[in-house]
Amino acid sequence: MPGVTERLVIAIDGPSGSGKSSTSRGVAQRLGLAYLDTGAMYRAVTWLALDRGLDRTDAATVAGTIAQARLDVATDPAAPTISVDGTDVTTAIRDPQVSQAVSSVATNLAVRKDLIARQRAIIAAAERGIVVEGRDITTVVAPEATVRVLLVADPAARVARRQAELGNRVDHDAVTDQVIRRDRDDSTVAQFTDAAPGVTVVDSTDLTLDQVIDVICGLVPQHTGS
Ligand SMILES: Nc1ncnc2c1ncn2[C@@H]1O[C@H](COP(=O)(O)OP(=O)(O)O)[C@@H](O)[C@H]1O
Ligand SMILES: Nc1ccn([C@H]2C[C@H](O)[C@@H](COP(=O)(O)OP(=O)(O)O)O2)c(=O)n1
Repeated sequence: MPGVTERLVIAIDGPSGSGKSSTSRGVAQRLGLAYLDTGAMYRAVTWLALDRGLDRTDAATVAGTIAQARLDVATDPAAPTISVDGTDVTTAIRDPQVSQAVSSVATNLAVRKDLIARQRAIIAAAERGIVVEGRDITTVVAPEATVRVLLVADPAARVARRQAELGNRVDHDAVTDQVIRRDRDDSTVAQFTDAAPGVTVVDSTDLTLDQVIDVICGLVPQHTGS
């Protein structure tokens, strides 16, 4: 296809807590690539819907409001940030209220269409290549990516990792909801429970973060690992 360059695009999908964000940042830093957390984009527009007090069952109003919003996404893996209409929401999007509400916005198909177009524009602008993580990157956003990975881990490991990350701020039931219920809701609009043809499954349950980064870097054609 004309215009396609040799830029390296690495697509990583997987359920909550499988290690997508930490692994993707590590791979991007090691290979000198940009990094895009598409989940942060869904979280940022959810933050906007909550901030505006929108009725999230009113899909058209939610999508219309989000379509008008400016999203600025910094793709430096050492300092990924995201702003909505000039407000830096990098920290706010990790609040439990956003985690609890995000699936209701991410399952809005008009919102998905909008964000997928923005994600493709960010990928196209990444001159040195990019690592992109989410739920539908290997299948919908960038199925042509050079490396396509489905990162998985046992549910118990994923809940334990998230609990360790959130500490006592969030009780075990809420963490389980954030991981297991959210995956169930999210999987109604994105297929990330089984690998699509050509997608490599990497199971991080018994691997350290460095080991997972090694495995994914090893999938890059002609990469020496150094
Ligand atoms: N291979 C691994 N082994 C142990 N803990 C991990 C591993 N990968 C990631 N983690 C930890 O698990 C938690 C969730 O990881 P994260 O990258 O946010 O997952 P995701 O983006 O898939 O939800 C983080 O605290 C992270 O440090
Ligand atoms: N490409 C994507 C990325 C995320 N989402 C949805 C699914 C998740 O519930 C939210 C937030 O994603 P995020 O990757 O931050 O989720 P984690 O908390 O890391 O598990 O967005 C999506 O539907 N499609």
